[in-house]
Amino acid sequence: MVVKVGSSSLTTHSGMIDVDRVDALVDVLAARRLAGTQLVLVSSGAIAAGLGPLGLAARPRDLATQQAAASVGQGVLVARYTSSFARYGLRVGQVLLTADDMMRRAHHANAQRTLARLLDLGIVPIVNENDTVATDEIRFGDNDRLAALVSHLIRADALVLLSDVDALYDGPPSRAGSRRLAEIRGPEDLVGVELGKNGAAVGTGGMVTKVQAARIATGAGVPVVLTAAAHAAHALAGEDIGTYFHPGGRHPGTRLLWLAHATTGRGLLHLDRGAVEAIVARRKSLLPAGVTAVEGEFAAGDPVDLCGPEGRVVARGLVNYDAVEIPDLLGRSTRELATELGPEYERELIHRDDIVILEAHG
Ligand SMILES: Nc1ncnc2c1ncn2[C@@H]1O[C@H](COP(=O)(O)OP(=O)(O)O)[C@@H](O)[C@H]1O
Ligand SMILES: N[C@@H](CCC(=O)OP(=O)(O)O)C(=O)O
Repeated sequence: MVVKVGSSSLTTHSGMIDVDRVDALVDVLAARRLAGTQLVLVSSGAIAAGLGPLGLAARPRDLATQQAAASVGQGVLVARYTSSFARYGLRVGQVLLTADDMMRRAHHANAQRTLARLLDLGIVPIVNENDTVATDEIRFGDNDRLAALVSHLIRADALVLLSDVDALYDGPPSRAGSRRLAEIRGPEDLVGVELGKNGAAVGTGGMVTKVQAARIATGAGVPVVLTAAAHAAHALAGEDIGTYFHPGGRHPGTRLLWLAHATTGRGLLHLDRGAVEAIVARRKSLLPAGVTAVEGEFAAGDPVDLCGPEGRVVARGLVNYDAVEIPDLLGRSTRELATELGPEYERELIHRDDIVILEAHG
């Protein structure tokens, strides 16, 4: 089971760890762990917990100070979890992930293997975004989505999102008359629901990112429960509390889930009509022969958008070449390139396994 807890449920208004609430959450998680459930905790709160020690009154706006606060706060946070779980004889392991780790095949496999090994060893992995190295474009931006990707990565049976609100409501919870939504079966149940920003000062995504996370997880076959951290015991016991998002049946690869939902292209490749057809309808790899132009500065391994002759983005993929190499390859067959430039130029521009079709745009 993956449990994600937000900053507002762990820290005080003055930017300190709220020891009582951390301990109360750990009481629930430890009981469940000791009863035999393997748990991964995705915990926010590094930036919020760094504010007090750095003498900052509010969440800083600039990225560098946010990263500095995260660096200070992450240590404080994990130290607290370590001693809190130790009350039950349980150990924790810190796992910091970036978007790149979810996209690049080797990192993705490493993260998967490390989490599996930690669970085998009886450790409770505590995951957060690696805030100190993540920059604007590569930030997960929100741990709700990170938790959804992790829940698919470890093939979790459930994802529990704990926040400072007890459920998803059809409008702002502070507005009189807003109703709790007990169940979400699909996108049709979200029509007309007002998804607002967060009420607290320390959280980041509000309900928007939680609903996105629920869509990613349920799309990968993982059911999601959203409720307040104070109701964690009931949620983990499977009681009818908060909002339950029913799982769908599909199990797409995690790397591609990430590529589709939580990253942006660093460049753009213009495809001719035949290449669009090959990619979208026949799910083929992209070869240089079908590309007419390249835009942007990117390196091999980066995500790039693919657009058709009308300029509409139809897919996104992880490109195998640097942007500067591509103009010389355009419109030419791989065999011709291999003969002229060497066998390493026979590789496709983007392998079919690294392409995701963007249904929303296509
Ligand atoms: N339709 C809605 N239903 C429930 N909560 C909502 C809704 N719209 C906005 N919110 C706000 O979202 C907040 C939770 O988001 P956030 O602060 O980012 O949480 P966390 O820090 O737990 O990740 C709640 O405090 C609530 O005020
Ligand atoms: N990595 C950031 C988490 C940012 C985030 O997603 O926060 P939240 O909306 O409280 O879950 C931190 O630890 O401060």
